[in-house]
Amino acid sequence: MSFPIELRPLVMALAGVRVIELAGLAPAPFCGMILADFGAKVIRVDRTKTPASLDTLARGKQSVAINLKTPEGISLLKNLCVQSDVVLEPYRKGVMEKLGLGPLELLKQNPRLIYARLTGYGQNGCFASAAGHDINYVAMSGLLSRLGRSGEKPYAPLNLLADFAGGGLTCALGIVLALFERTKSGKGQIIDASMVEGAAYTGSFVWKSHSIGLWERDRGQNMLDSGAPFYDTYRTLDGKYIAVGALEPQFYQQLLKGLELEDEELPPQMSVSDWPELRRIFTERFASKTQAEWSRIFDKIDACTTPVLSFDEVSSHPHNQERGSFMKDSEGAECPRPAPVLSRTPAKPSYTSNPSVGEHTVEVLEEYNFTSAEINKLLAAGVIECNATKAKL
Ligand SMILES: CCCCCCCCCCCC[C@H](C)C(=O)SCCNC(=O)CCNC(=O)[C@H](O)C(C)(C)COP(=O)(O)OP(=O)(O)OC[C@H]1O[C@@H](n2cnc3c(N)ncnc32)[C@H](O)[C@@H]1OP(=O)(O)O
Repeated sequence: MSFPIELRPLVMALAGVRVIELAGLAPAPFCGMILADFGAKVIRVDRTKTPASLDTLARGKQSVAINLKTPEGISLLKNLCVQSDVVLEPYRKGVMEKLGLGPLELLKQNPRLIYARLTGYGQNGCFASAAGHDINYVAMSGLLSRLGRSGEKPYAPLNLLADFAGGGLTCALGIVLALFERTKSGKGQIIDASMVEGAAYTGSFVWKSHSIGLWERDRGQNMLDSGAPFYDTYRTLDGKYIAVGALEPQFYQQLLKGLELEDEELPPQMSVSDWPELRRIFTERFASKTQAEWSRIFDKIDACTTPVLSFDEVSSHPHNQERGSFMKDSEGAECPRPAPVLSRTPAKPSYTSNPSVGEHTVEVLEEYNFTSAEINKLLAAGVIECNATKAKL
């Protein structure tokens, strides 16, 4: 049967892809959530005897609880992995090999398998086995040295750069690239996703734009790192903030227009030695009106000047509202909708609540062709846990 284009049933971009995600802290759960949002079947492997999962990025995933400190648990996980398309593991280097679940072993059994290893430091190098968190990885990437205000110590921008941009998102890109390549070669591969390298790669512009003089001065004294008064935030009369990104002369002129300042009476925009004075003038001017008053002025002109919205305000801003950029999750809490938007096969995030630990153990094992007798034996031996009933109460 053929449908007119707009009525054709939508198939999500990653429909049919099976992912085994070993439960981790933040980067791997984000990677798994992206894959699930775009249609993959993502099965999170949790520990047994865990009261609750800390995974807040679990929408659309299923949970199986397996005790990997038992030979049966290891063999069960191996079985799930080799029948899947992707394994996503977030452990310290060597943990999977110790379990006999390293990539060489699994790829031998399933040469189409894509084995993604999401770590801080990668699979080799003298830090490969060291523990760490986002701030350490951003520090090791070189980027942290560039982040922060003049005269202040380096400042990590939440745990966004390594855990999420350089970690979960970059790893998801690696997985999608490997899936795409597999359509041609029929072969899987190993992805060594280091958050240090992912963060550094995200920051390529900072390296490459040295040559155009963007980062000649110390931290916090350059055009894009809060050094320039026309690329900064300003406090308004009501204690809120405005973000100014008026770099190019034409937008800078519009900024001055909005602020009712005369260019001739000010130091030149690009006179670095005058930036403190220019900042003083802008600071004083922005402090004279509320954020809403400034927004009414700047919404109408091309000055690259916008309100700094709080989480409570973003979804009701008319622009975000028109695009539906934010959605409500299963608990009614606001969160960003998946990005980017694909015209024919957009993401469809799940609106069901996050899975509880072991909620889908039996369901998943049945799907992977385990018999009821095998499942009951594993349950009785404490190798797996099933909390499906608890989850429904
Ligand atoms: C009061 C407590 C505060 C806790 C805060 C909680 C709030 C969380 C908020 C999110 C914070 C996010 C922060 C900022 C981050 O940066 S997260 C990124 C962390 N880094 C990484 O993910 C890089 C790669 N991973 C690692 O380097 C390490 O896993 C780690 C994060 C340093 C943790 O190290 P460690 O706890 O020693 O674990 P690993 O060496 O990886 O070994 C894991 C052990 O667990 C075992 N395991 C796994 N699954 C199962 C299972 N189902 N059943 C039984 N056992 C299981 C593995 O076999 C392994 O055991 P063993 O080899 O140690 O014996």
